[in-house]
Amino acid sequence: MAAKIITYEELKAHSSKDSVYLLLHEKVYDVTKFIDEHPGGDEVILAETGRDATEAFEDVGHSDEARALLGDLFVGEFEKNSELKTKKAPQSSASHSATVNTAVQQGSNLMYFVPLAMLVAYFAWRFYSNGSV
Ligand code: HEM
Repeated sequence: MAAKIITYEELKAHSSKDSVYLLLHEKVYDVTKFIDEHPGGDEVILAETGRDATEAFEDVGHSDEARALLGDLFVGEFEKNSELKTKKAPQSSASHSATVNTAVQQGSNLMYFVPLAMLVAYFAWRFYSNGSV
């Protein structure tokens, strides 16, 4: 079954202690019941509502146990084209950076290839000029 799609409006609508949604890694979690049990307190979570909480969540370096809790809290996928841009770059700029990366990669290959080719050419020249003298 396809996951429910949560819009930015829906995410924002769940920003009070009565109902709290968190956006992490483009997925939305209902943390309403969990918030009182959170070892880091409720304030830090409430401060991350209505926005992408991924960075704050990752900065803490949450344990695997903490990540495992997310499974039960999952509500749905965050709408890709929603007003709020999540950390992950949108499709177009992702492929743009892939192109840039490839170009950089090719550039660094060239960096090795050119001096190597010159070295080979030098030795070839040495070899042939010695032979002819
Ligand atoms: C649904 C989302 C979250 C879950 C399931 C969760 C779960 C946990 C758990 C289990 C711990 C105990 C340490 C560990 O196992 O890593 C913890 C600690 C902590 N969490 Fe979260 N957390 C969530 C979101 C957040 C967010 C958005 C923040 C914002 C900054 C945050 C801040 C902290 C802090 C500061 C601690 C350290 C508390 C301490 O050791 O004094 N957490 N969290």
